[in-house]
Order: sequence, then C-alpha cells, then structure tokens
Amino acid sequence: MRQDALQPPVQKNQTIEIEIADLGNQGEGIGRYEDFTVFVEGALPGERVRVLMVKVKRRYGYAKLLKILQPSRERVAPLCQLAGRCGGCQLSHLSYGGQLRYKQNRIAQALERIGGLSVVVPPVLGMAEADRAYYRNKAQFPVRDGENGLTAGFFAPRSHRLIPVEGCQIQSRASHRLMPVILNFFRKKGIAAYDEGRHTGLVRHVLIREGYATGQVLVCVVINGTSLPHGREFVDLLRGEGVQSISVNRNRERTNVILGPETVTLWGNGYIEDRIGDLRFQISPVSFFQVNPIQTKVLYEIALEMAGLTGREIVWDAYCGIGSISLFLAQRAKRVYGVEIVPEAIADARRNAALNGMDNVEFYVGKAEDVIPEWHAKQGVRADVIVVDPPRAGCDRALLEAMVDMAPERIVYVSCDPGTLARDLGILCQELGAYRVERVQGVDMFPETVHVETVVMLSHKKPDSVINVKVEFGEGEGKVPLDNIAKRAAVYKPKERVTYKMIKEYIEAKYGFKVHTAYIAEVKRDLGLPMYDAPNAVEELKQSRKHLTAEKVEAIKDALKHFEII
Ligand SMILES: C[S@@+](CC[C@H](N)C(=O)[O-])C[C@H]1O[C@@H](n2cnc3c(N)ncnc32)[C@H](O)[C@@H]1O
Repeated sequence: MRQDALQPPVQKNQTIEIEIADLGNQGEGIGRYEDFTVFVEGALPGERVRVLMVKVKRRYGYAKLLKILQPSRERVAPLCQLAGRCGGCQLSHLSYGGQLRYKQNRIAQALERIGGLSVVVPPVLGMAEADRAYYRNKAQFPVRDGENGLTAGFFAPRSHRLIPVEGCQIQSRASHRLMPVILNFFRKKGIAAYDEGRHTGLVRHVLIREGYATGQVLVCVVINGTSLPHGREFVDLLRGEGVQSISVNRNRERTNVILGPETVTLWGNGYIEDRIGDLRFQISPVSFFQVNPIQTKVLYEIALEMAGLTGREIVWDAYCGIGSISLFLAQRAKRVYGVEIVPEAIADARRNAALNGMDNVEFYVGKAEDVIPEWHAKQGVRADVIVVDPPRAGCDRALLEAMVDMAPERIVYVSCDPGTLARDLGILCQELGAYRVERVQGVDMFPETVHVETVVMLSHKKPDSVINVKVEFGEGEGKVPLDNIAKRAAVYKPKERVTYKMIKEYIEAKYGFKVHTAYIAEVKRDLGLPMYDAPNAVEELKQSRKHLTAEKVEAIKDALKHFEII
C-alpha cells in the first residue's frame, strides 16, 4: 500500500507496464498499477501491455496503448481499416465469441451490481458470420469540411473530429453505394458542409435507410436551412440510383441532436417499406426502427414468447416507435395499446396497423410516463402484460410506479442499456418489491460494438399463501399500540432516491450557480461512488466543457453530504 493514499503512484506521460484484467463498459481494457486503476483503449483482458499515462486522477487514470507485450488469445485482426480510429466499433479487435461473452458478463454484472439481482444470464444470441458484415439498415453520416473538401464520416472517439468513412464494415451496402454519389453532387454544386463552431454551412448529416427484405432505400439530408439548392436535380440523380424516398430535415439549432423538427418530402411517399416476419412496416425518416433487421426478428420473437399471450390479454406497449412490437403482440393478444413520443412514428404505427389488417391496436402520442398513468388513473384501464422498450436512459420513475399500480401479470422489458435496465429492475423488484425476474436473454443487435440488447421477463409477485390474523390496535394486554406502529413505519420507510436533478436544485438554491450532470458524475467517480444513476454522463462528458472549478467540486460534495450519499 502506498504511504500517501492521496498521491497517485504514476504521473502523466509516464510509461508503465500492466496486466489487463477486465473490459469496461466502453470496451476499454482495465488494469491495476499498485492500487491505481488504469483504463487502456484497445487492450484486452489477459494481455500484458506497455502504456503511456495520458490523464491521471486521484484513483484512476487513462493510458495510451504503446505495445502489446503478451497478446490475448481472443485478439483478432479487425476486418475494418478504420478500427480504433472512428469510435464506432469498440470491440472489433476481440473475437466474436469473446464479444458475446463480454456482453453476457456485462448484463450479469449490471443486474447484480446495480440492480442487486442475482440472476442466471444465458449466452447472448449472436449472428451467423455470413450475416455480420454490413448488418445495419440505417446510416447517419455527419458531413463536414475535411482536408479534401466536403467529407462524410464518423466522429473520432470523444471528439467531433471527422474520420472519413470509406469501406465501413457494418453500414448497409446501399450507404456505401450512395454516399460517394451524394457527396460528389454537393461538391459539384458548391453546397457547403455544416460548420459546428460557426453554425454556418448547410449540410449537417446524410441519413440512409435500407429495407432489408424489400431493398427499398430512403435518403434524408439534414440541413441547417430551409431548402436544398438544386433539389430537383438531386431528386433526379437519386431516382436514377433507385432511391424510393428523398427528403430534407430542417435542423437549425446549435445542437448535437441529429434531427430537427421538420421533415419535407422531396420525392416519394415519405417512407420506405420493410418486413419483419410476416408483418409489413412503413418507416419514415425520423421514426425509430431497429437497426439490425436479422436480429430484430430474434428479439421480437423472444419478447412475444415472454409475453405469454393466449389471445385474451390487454397489452400496453410503451415506447412503441412505429408499432413494430405492438403488431407482433397484437397477433396473439385481445387488444394492444401503443404509446410513443414522436408523432411521425405514431402516424407510421397507425398506417402499419391498417397495412397489416389489424384492428385490435390503438396508438397514442405522448410520453409513456404521462399517458399510461393517466389512462390508468382516470379511465381505469388495466393491463395483463406491459412491454417497455425505452431509449438508453431507461424508464421514467413515474412509469415504473404506474406499472406497479396497474399490477400486470407480466412485464417484458426490452433494453439497449444494461445499466439503466438494472436500475429499473432494481426499482421494480427490490425497492418496490412487486416483481421478480423470471428470465433474461441478451440478443446481439450490434456486433463489433459494446452495445447489447436485453429482454427480461418479470412476473408479478403474489403471496404464496394467505393466513388470517386477528389484531386489535390500542392500549392494553394483547393489543398492538398505535405509536409503535408509527415508529416501526419510520424505521422501515424507504430512503428517498436522490436524483441528479435534486442535487442540481440543491446547489442552485444554496450557491446560486448551476452544475452540469457530467460534473456531478465526475465528482462521484472521483469519490469512488457508483455511477449507474447517471446514464447520460459518459455521453455528456464527451462534449466540450469548461474546467470543473474547485468551487463547484465543493458545492457538489456539500450536496452529496446533504443527501447522505457521502
Ligand atoms: C428503443 S426505441 C423502441 C421502439 C420500438 N419498440 C421498436 O422496437 O422499434 C424507443 C422509442 O421510445 C421513444 N420515446 C423516447 N422517450 C419516450 C417517452 N418518454 N415516452 C414514449 N416514447 C418515448 C423513442 O422515440 C423511440 O421510438
């Protein structure tokens, strides 16, 4: 043990040799140097590596991989020439079997460490080798000015530096074919790429979506303006390339969010069609649709199986997108209600229900956490099964509480983030104690990357048996005093969950300044506190921001003390 526990045993720019023991949530190797944790991008468990320390904090640091002294048996040569540079495929140097084991382990660890749930997690369902190349049906390329003029690509890890992408192994074949054609057109017509710093220029992103079963292709250009110059010629060009739907999306905000609020169709119906199993789906540019069509079928079939439908059930599908899971469920349920925040997706969902001749589904636009509790409280609607498929941030607490109130027999939780999944299952199963986990299944929707989809089946906890106990309250022999009950209730009262919002509000009220979630997360991390309740912190830390001042650190620590977190 070091003499001065506050002094890290390494310094910035120092070269050290370490053994890698684990892989972090971003696919980075994790090793120890004395009792100091070192994160090394590109290193694998079982490897001995020489690294250069690039950032040193009190208890942990980040290092650059200089040399692999002893490679792991799981190390493979990445198929993609951009591996390690573009920030997209964090695991392309790990064998596919190794990737699946990493994902299985990630789910199990999150459930145990964050959710407090000890559950058997079976192997993740992977893809056949022949299907893995070019598996994505949607590409969203940022467009910026590069060394050779207007360029499309992907951002390097934790930056907005564009790495030109030619020959990406996971994007669709249609995007490989069309991007050079589209970029050439913009260059020839002198159409400017977007400049983030100055908020000038026109083309921000190009989105290309391809129907896996139909081969139909949609192109949507996201612009910092109202219209695309030479739009007619652009349409003619892409129609000549066999594109079915061409649109522009207007995004004039200074934001990292890709899509803006308005989409204008330049040509076609404004959507493409695809199929999953026997069902047909129309998909517009701004609607969510799962990106891996082969694995989507696997995922939905598992969700359907877990829902255990017999044809008599009322089902709610929260976060329903274009209604794809809803329609899968409606094939075997009495009635399905879908809720989704994006109006265009609900328009797609309604069209999709009609397209498939299904009249036992209804769709509502709104936040799941508003719509479902309101329908339950005001209209008294009930549910036999609730399916949730939230974005990475997981379910809103109000929705979790409403589900417990509605007490469906089963909840099927589809998740793309093991951390927030575990947090929400912890609330449903441990904190509110209303459900138990029956089955967990990971599905590899995102080969080569750290991401994994998980489906969980929860069943309602029912008492095993009932005994009748006669109790008299009040003073006197054989009676239970009322004040004792109040005291016991105070002892067992669950602690209020402290949210980042509460910490921010406390600091603003007491110190008069705002602090970013990422700052709170950084201080928590420095203090060695768990980070699971800051699902967006990692993303937020990627954005450029000012230095975290000592004043803010003290204010955050004060708030953490106030809420008894430290
Ligand atoms: C992971 S997608 C799932 C979509 C769909 N279940 C599927 O498999 O295609 C999450 C969806 O939730 C929607 N969404 C995000 N926040 C929401 C909220 N608070 N209430 C309802 N829907 C929301 C998004 O627009 C997106 O369509």
